[in-house]
Amino acid sequence: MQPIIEIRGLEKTYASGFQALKGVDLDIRRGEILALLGPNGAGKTTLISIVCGIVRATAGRVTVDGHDIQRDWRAARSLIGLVPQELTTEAFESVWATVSFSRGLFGKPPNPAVIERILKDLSLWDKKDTKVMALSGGMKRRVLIAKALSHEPSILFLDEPTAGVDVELRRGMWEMIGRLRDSGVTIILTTHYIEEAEEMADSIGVISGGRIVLVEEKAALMEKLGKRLLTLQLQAPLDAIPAELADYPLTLSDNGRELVYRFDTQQERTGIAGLLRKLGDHGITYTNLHTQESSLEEIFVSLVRERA
Ligand SMILES: Nc1ncnc2c1ncn2[C@@H]1O[C@H](COP(=O)(O)OP(=O)(O)OP(=O)(O)O)[C@@H](O)[C@H]1O
Repeated sequence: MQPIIEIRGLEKTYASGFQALKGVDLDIRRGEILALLGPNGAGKTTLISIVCGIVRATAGRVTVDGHDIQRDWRAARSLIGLVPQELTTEAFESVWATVSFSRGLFGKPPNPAVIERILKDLSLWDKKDTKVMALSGGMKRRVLIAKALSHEPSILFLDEPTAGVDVELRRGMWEMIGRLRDSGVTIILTTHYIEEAEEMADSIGVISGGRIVLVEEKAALMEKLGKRLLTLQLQAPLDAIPAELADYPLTLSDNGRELVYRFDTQQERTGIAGLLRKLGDHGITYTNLHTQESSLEEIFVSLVRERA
């Protein structure tokens, strides 16, 4: 199936001379949740802003469901909803008015039934007559999402949707975003919370220094780059790792009681059997052993560090 968004050779140099994007190629599949991860200043917001028509690219090409974002910007833009990072809303308007107005901006005829459904989905229905300024931060954020959905886009961009949102509300937002995806909306979100990407995303894109470092299905990424740790609780503490075991990537805990072996999940032969045999040969006995997989966070940190 043709990707819903195709990005080719995208570059952006700001007026200051700073090159924020250095040739980005990215395909976004229809109906998926793609999480864009990257350190501060990596270019996430710049990338989103270009696709949404807010910032102009210096070079490259973007199509949204086949529509070129420059030549055919109106059609491209009408397919997209954007939830920006900053909380900016018309404070003096009611929730109903501000969301209805957003729909009108896209030239769509009024449709109270659509607005009602969106507000109900976002648990804002009982606040429909409340002025936006009287809402809590979390509710204001949901109003922004309602505005972005008001013209029934098939693609939703969320720039750090849960920044500064408490843990409980964050869970609620994740569920809501999951429901949106189930209804067929393609979702691209940026986040600093790796846990958020781990929980929700179908694919993970990592951007660093204006370049896409990697895009991969989450499950494949965890499988491919994940490392496993085997921890052995030693019967008697060691002062140092014996020289005969120097070939193995082992670390010894400070108290000498834990020996940790790191291995790739990809490798067919993990070498564990050999290691355990060698330990036995050297009279090193253990009382317990367990394995543990690395989290997406560890994978991400090592990726960004590697390419820095
Ligand atoms: N209007 C601008 N003029 C000059 N430089 C800019 C402008 N906007 C962004 N930049 C620079 O471009 C780089 C990328 O910024 P961008 O906001 O895209 O990063 P980001 O990945 O979204 O970061 P964050 O996670 O902090 O939101 C940064 O170094 C930023 O300072």
